[in-house]
Amino acid sequence: MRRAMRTIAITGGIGSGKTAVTDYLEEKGFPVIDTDCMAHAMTAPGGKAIPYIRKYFGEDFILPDGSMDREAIRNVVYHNPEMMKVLEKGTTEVIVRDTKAEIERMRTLGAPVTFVAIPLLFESGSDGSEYDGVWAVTASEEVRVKRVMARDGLTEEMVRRILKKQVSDEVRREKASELIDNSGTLAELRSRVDFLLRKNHLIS
Ligand SMILES: CC(C)(COP(=O)(O)OP(=O)(O)OC[C@H]1O[C@@H](n2cnc3c(N)ncnc32)[C@H](O)[C@@H]1O)[C@@H](O)C(=O)NCCC(=O)NCCS
Ligand SMILES: Nc1ncnc2c1ncn2[C@@H]1O[C@H](COP(=O)(O)OP(=O)(O)OP(=O)(O)O)[C@@H](O)[C@H]1O
Repeated sequence: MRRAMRTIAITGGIGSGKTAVTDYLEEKGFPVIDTDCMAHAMTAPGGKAIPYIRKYFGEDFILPDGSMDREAIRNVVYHNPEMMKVLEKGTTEVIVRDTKAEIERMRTLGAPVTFVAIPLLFESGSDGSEYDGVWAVTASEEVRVKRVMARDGLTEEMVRRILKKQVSDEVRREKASELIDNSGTLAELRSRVDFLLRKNHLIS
């Protein structure tokens, strides 16, 4: 008899290292559904959220190449909670639906486990119980702010504004089934992931 597919969510705050974890899992051959990628794809040129952005935000929020102007949107939604709700209605809700469909597709393909990267799992009101496990990536705010400023060229003020919209690592620690501390080196991060894969009998 074929065993049921397990689903493991990977969550964590901005700049915690979710992508570093999922890149490593993919390198090891595990399937990963990345909701951040979905969010970026749907707001890229020709993306399925573009008509919605055009309708509810206006032409000024679309770049000449047809993609969503992320900087312009960021400057609105992180200052205006109502507009954040409007954005989320046209993006996050679609992502939640598409993620469910993608999980079902992996199930029919017979995958033993599928990892699902969901930055805003706990923020979206879920307690994670729809997944067989939730692995939360953590690192101090200071470390995360520095990493995101270096990666994206955002100001410290903007990174802290984004951080304030997310749950704290205390909440993640309480709700997750496993923690992946990423305050150290990438080698240390990988060895923690290996440990969890072994613990969950996903590698020998
Ligand atoms: C607000 C937007 C335009 C900012 O774009 P930007 O390029 O600056 O950031 P990016 O998408 O790469 O995300 C960076 C970090 O911000 C976090 N973040 C994204 N949206 C939110 C939000 N609504 N509240 C808090 N944090 C958020 C992400 O978790 C990530 O850690 C963009 O994040 C967006 O379209 N958000 C709404 C849809 C979405 O991404 N939902 C995620 C579903 S899991
Ligand atoms: N252990 C580490 N040591 C040094 N740099 C790291 C480490 N882990 C991640 N980074 C770097 O920090 C930045 C943030 O990491 P990453 O993109 O994996 O985080 P994320 O959680 O996916 O971020 P976001 O939520 O913003 O999408 C990246 O530039 C990454 O290369």
